[in-house]
Amino acid sequence: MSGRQRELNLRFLAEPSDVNYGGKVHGGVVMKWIDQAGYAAAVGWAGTYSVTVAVGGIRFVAPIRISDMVTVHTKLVHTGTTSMHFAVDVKARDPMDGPECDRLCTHCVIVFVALDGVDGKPTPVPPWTPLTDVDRHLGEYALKVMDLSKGIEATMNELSQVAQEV
Ligand SMILES: CC(=O)SCCNC(=O)CCNC(=O)[C@H](O)C(C)(C)COP(=O)(O)OP(=O)(O)OC[C@H]1O[C@@H](n2cnc3c(N)ncnc32)[C@H](O)[C@@H]1OP(=O)(O)O
Repeated sequence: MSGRQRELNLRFLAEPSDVNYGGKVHGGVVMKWIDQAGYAAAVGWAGTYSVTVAVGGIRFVAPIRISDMVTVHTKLVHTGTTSMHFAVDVKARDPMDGPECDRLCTHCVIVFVALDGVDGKPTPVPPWTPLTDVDRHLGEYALKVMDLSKGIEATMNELSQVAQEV
């Protein structure tokens, strides 16, 4: 049973255990939060277990401080046959301040594939149909980001083949 919802917010406080050597939240921790929020959004949309297949266009725009209130916002921007593409924004602010003080800290596109079981095969997802120009633009952006990372993957494969031949 799908709890179909296009947008999702995961909100929590950055903890001291999330800190890096410079006193800010680790990039890897931010990526874990993105994966967790993406997972909740994907299984909610698909109604089945889903796995991360790719992350693209990740940009760490501003640091997150310990004790900041963090919001990981996911928005479904494209569905393929079995894939779901989400635009993700991570924002943070001092919890004593209002929402207008939220700073954009990280953004990316993350893609999940729905499976027909935990060790299963890719399975179709309910389609998302863009209704506005902004939605269409977001979907095209997500596909462009993924095409770029697939291009990098193909180049890396070619290079490793060349390296094996020499
Ligand atoms: C819950 C978690 O966080 S899981 C932890 C991390 N993730 C994992 O362990 C997943 C490991 N990967 C896998 O198991 C496999 O690669 C799978 C199941 C995701 C996909 O298997 P594949 O054999 O590639 O399946 P297939 O070729 O049918 O592709 C499935 C979908 O993935 C999409 N896909 C595949 N590679 C990419 C890529 N590099 N970028 C974006 N989408 C991709 C395909 O376009 C397809 O989407 P569509 O059906 O909407 O057209």
